[in-house]
Amino acid sequence: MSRADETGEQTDNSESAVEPAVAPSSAVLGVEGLTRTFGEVLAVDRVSLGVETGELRAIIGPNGAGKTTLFNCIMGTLAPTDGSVYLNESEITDQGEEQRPHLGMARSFQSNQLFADQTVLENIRLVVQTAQQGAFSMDLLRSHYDVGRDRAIEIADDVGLTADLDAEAKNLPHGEQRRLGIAMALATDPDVLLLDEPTSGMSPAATTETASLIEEIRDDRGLTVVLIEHDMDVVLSISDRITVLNRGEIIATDQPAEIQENKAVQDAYLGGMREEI
Ligand SMILES: Nc1ncnc2c1ncn2[C@@H]1O[C@H](COP(=O)(O)OP(=O)(O)OP(=O)(O)O)[C@@H](O)[C@H]1O
Repeated sequence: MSRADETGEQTDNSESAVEPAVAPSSAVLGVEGLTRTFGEVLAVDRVSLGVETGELRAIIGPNGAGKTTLFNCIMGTLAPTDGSVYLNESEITDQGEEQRPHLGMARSFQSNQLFADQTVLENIRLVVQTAQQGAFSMDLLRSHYDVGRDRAIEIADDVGLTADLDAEAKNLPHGEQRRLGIAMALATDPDVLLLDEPTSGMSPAATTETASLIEEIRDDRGLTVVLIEHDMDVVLSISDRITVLNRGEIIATDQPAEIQENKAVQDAYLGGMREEI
């Protein structure tokens, strides 16, 4: 199948939603005609998008719009029913989820994926070591404590966890556990970082801190970040572009100010609110 045509990204046909032309070579992550069904349910419907190197892209949409399903198909957690995923211009659709970190794609580790009884430093170090050695083995937990240690300390510093290096993961507050999850994703040295609701369950202060952290990570590393996020203040403040899904389809991809003004987006959210009432 051909490489995703970035100018063909699905957008609302009206008003401001037309995405500027992007040279295909500048897209680090490409999705082309991606569809996923669950029985009769069409969760993601022919979605195409191209995320540029260094871009911070948010994917938003009302409940049930297909965000998580799209994310899971990009990350390889779910196989698409149809369509393709490209990373650095190579098709990776058929590569398993466990392969993606080696190819340059990482997803933030969830709380239940942390090594609860290990320290912050050890959690990050284990991922650094695994990334360097190619595979996880229980031996990692028993020996080689110095492998990747310096790199892990640097990453902990990048995400503001230096003071917690010796704390056991299970004893960290929720916000710090999410940071540790981001740190562990960074430990694979990705080109593209996927974040699934990075501020969910956080206090307003922790939400603001996490939003700043995501921006800093992008700025410092030139990393490409794709996130699903429900907090609109976060989305509007940190995104370069926002892709809006509704009923499995992209209805707009544009810069934050234009998305706020977009009639199709307003209608999609109002429709969702009406259904909730
Ligand atoms: N494993 C599954 N089996 C059956 N249907 C599913 C499954 N996962 C998702 N769906 C359906 O696919 C559609 C899209 O769901 P998805 O979770 O991707 O949406 P979302 O935008 O992430 O929603 P939310 O914001 O509520 O998390 C919904 O109709 C959902 O019920």
